[in-house]
Amino acid sequence: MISIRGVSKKYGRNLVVDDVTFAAEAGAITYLLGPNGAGKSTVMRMIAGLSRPSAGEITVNGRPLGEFSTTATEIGFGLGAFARNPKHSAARQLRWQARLGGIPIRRIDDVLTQVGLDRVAARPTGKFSYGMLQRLNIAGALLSDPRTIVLDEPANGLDVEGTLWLRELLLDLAAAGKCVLIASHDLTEVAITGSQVVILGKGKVLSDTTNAELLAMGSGPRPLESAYVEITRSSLEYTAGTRS
Ligand SMILES: Nc1ncnc2c1ncn2[C@@H]1O[C@H](COP(=O)(O)OP(=O)(O)OP(=O)(O)O)[C@@H](O)[C@H]1O
Repeated sequence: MISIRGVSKKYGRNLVVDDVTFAAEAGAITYLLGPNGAGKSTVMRMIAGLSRPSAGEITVNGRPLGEFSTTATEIGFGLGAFARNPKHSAARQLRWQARLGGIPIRRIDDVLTQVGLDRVAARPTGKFSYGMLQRLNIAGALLSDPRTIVLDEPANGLDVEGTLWLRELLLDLAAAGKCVLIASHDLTEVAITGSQVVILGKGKVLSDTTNAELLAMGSGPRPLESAYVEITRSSLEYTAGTRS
């Protein structure tokens, strides 16, 4: 379980996360939604220990983040689909990650097979498509077989088969009792796999409901979208317009 209590983050004088409180429970898929710039990635980065909260506390399975010497075996992070070194193979990128996190090297073949990259394990990641890098990103998150999995927009770039695979994977992880937290813009995936939905806007929690409650708030042929649009309407930072 991830618990975030009263967490704020300031960059200079800019308060980008403002007194955020929510929990992601074990055995559930919690989605973190919100418009561009709402603070989702900043919250994810603080959970990963890549950035320190200016205020508040984050605990994972009851322990404050600061107590972990490494979170690698406790939480699996997939915070970005990128080639760490484009000359290195997928297997080498995961070996580096395993070594850094004290994770057994034998897990690498398992996760490469799990994400469907076993046949291209030796290929330089610089030659990977975006979807292949996304699969590698997810492989990294699964590497330690952690109780808690945190993913930033994991469905981006996946092909149709990959999207269906990811859905099954996430549902299986939750069914196995894992805590899954996902930042996303993809309401279709939220509708299919989400249990709890937290919506941020301008750094604040605008809504924290179950998927079913959010659906019930909406109307028309696309109730989830309509509920989301209503909740975030006054918190949009970037809206497309026309020049007069
Ligand atoms: N390192 C940084 N220094 C200064 N400001 C930052 C930094 N990182 C993020 N921000 C600002 O924090 C705010 C929240 O950004 P964040 O990336 O968390 O939003 P997001 O909800 O993930 O957006 P998106 O949906 O576009 O990915 C933005 O205004 C952004 O400009």
